[in-house]
Amino acid sequence: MGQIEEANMSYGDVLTYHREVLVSRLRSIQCILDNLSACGFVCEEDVEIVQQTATKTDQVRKILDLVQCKGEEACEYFIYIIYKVCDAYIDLQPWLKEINYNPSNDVAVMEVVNTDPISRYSEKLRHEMSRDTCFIMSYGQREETRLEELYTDTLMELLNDCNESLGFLESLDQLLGDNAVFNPEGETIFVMGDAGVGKSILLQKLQNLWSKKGLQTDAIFFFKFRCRMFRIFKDTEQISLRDLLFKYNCYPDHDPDNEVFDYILRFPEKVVFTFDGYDEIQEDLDMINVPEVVSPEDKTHPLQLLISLLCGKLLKGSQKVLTARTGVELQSRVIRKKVALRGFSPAHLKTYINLHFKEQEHRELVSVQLDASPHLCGLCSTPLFCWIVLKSFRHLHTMHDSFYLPETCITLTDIFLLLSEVFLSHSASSAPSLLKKSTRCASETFRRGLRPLAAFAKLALQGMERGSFICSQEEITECGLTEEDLTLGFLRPVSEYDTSGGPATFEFLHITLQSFLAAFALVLDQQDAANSILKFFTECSRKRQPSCLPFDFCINASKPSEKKPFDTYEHLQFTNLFLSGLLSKAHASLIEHLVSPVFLKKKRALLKSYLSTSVKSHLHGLPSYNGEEGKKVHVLPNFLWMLRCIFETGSKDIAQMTAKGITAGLIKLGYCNVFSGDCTALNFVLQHRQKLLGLDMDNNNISDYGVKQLRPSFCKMTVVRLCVNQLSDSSIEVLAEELCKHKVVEVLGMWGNGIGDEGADAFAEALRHHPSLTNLSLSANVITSKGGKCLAEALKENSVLRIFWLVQNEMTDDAAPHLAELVRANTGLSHLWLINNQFTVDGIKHLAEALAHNTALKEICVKGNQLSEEEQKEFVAEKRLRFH
Ligand SMILES: Nc1ncnc2c1ncn2[C@@H]1O[C@H](COP(=O)(O)OP(=O)(O)OP(=O)(O)O)[C@@H](O)[C@H]1O
Repeated sequence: MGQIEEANMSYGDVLTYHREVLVSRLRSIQCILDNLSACGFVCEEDVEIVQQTATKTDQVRKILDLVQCKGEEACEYFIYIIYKVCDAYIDLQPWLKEINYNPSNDVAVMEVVNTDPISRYSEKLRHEMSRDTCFIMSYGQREETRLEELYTDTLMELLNDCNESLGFLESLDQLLGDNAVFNPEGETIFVMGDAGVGKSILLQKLQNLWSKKGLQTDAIFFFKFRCRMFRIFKDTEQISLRDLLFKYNCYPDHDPDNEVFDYILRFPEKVVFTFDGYDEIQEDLDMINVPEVVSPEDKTHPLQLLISLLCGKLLKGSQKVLTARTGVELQSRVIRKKVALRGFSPAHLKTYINLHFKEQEHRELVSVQLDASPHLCGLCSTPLFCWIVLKSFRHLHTMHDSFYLPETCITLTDIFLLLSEVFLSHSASSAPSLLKKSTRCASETFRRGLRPLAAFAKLALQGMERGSFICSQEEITECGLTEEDLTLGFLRPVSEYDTSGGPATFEFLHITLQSFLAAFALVLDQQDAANSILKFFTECSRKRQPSCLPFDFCINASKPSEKKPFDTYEHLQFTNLFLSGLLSKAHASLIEHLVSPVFLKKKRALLKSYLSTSVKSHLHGLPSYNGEEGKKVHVLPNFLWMLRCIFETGSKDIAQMTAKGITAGLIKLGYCNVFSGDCTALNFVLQHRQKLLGLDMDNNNISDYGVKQLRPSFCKMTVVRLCVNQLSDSSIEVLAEELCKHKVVEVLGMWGNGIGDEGADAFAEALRHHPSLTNLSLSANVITSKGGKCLAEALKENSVLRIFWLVQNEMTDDAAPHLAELVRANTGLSHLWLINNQFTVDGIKHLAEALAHNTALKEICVKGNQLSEEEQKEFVAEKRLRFH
């Protein structure tokens, strides 16, 4: 027996023949009854008889008897229901295939209504998810922006378990797919990124796509959680998996037999989970004792449920996406694949600006202002900062006659001051005249808004001190905030933590805003001793100083209790950063309107002295080691925070002292999570450096904007290592110009960027007669034969270069004669690396011949090109041509 048509069986016979399969596999009886009765195949009495039958299997037997009595049409319709409502009858889908079922024309016109609890629940989830995710957070609950009107893709880099790049995701759709999975046993897709880079929005977009059936997945359930929620449970509180899913997402209606939960347990692969903000609970997780196995029926602490889900001890096979701040680590064995969010590329930024501003005039104005400031562009590559800058621009430009974005050296403090100014200008007392644009006076806006500002600041600081990001209505009132204040925009309500319909809870619009306001509170405070401004600095420095060597990621990952290569106290670090900014001289004229200048001076002096001392001791305590390029130090991530604070203070004295304090000839900032905005801070310090210095910033995210920011410092750099930093040709053009001007660089590492032929061309000219560059790496870029030819021709005339890496580019045999010419002519070159290009035996012949004329060249490595073992043998005589 097999195919219905071939066997020419009646549908009645099919049901008889397969009765056993049907009886054992058919669930969701109600949906069958609903449809049979809607089409008149069974009557009310029949339905009652079925429902009164004791067991499920007997109920199915009864239904089969009934439809078989009603004739062929009823029997086919019965099968058709199973065919149409495939989610509910998932167990019978293979059977339909086995009997090769195809609906006849007669039955295909009949309606089937899906009343199955599983499908209904899925629909309900989609409906609620769509409602919850269609808006993006905005100012003061006044204006709402639709997600689809503003969402812009960001750079999503795939990483392996040692955080090496595996390329980029082309679209969000691929996030759940199988590409770049480095650990098939792992259960969790780990998405990481800096504050405000768009992790939550990425999840929101994913959820929104799923709700509209726009995501390529056959998952029919999607549960979203914010990790922050798990902190509201008391230590002793215990809940079941069922409650976690249903109470904290949505409840299945009309499911008397618990079919939905049973289905989830049976088909976990049909479920997607998202957990946002793992960094916020990592501390709590470290403290709990994870049991080996958790049963889905048992009640336990919600954090244990979370861990069991992430590890696959519960609902193994379900898809989980977990987000966290960069540097927060998860055990490698749990991770299936890893994605690092890198923010907006220049093209994304352009798209985002266009989405933000409907008016061409605004688009152009903003673009011109951004183009003039690579530093601001660098900051705007972080979507949160970009959003604030553009929103503030729109608001302030509309309100005031002449508002332009600050041109030079805008700091993060400036950005958050702008946001606060916009919020405070919403308050009734400072409402502008509708008819006339007013002249902007920020200090006046802050002075008028001081009461609510101070109250929000107090609330933020209290939260920071408690380590809490949620505030209750009670705490809000205690800080003196009114209903009207809440509409200003600093806070937004959160609903998901409360299942009992109790009074609303709130959170700050973004955690960085809470950090900013907490810093404001420290500045405004005139009660406590002045040195209380340093409390978070002290707290951060108490944390263990971690290392940022790449290997630690892998090693630490297997030791959960020590798995923090970066601290998870970023919100405190941000508070310190904003404190430095608010106490800077640049903001004195504004802040002096709000707090006594005497106090301010005292606090500023304290901060300056603290920063000076800690920079000195940090630099002094760094382990140094001697390498080929002289004495090196590998600074710690905390150094980056110091640099950021120094830049915010704008203090030349501290910058000078820091520059002097770097005694090593080379500093390594590899894997330190440096982003483009940080390059301005680094440059601020390096400007004061008299001596030459090597800088190794491999494996960060500085992008072209960062290179532009570092431009003034290249004249002092002997080593420039910017491997794996999202650089394109425009960075190379900057570097090439600097190389021509200053002849000091000896080592240049640009491995793993997006450098193409234009970049290679620009570089070639700069290198033609360069007197000091001895080691150049352009490996793992996108240079084709055209670029290879330019480089080869120019380097013929360079007698200083010793080692040249062009591994893993896109060169073919077309480049070979030119490279051969280089080999022939340049007797200074000792190593040429051409691994993993596309040379064939013809190209390699050119190189082999040329080698015969250059006895000084030690080797050319051509492994991984397109030669068979047989073809390689042809070159066995030339020992310096290496294939292995
Ligand atoms: N892809 C995007 N398209 C448009 N706007 C975005 C995007 N990503 C982020 N934003 C803007 O930046 C804001 C902050 O983003 P989000 O909250 O997702 O950052 P995050 O990475 O989760 O930060 P944190 O780690 O601090 O929680 C968003 O509210 C939104 O305004």
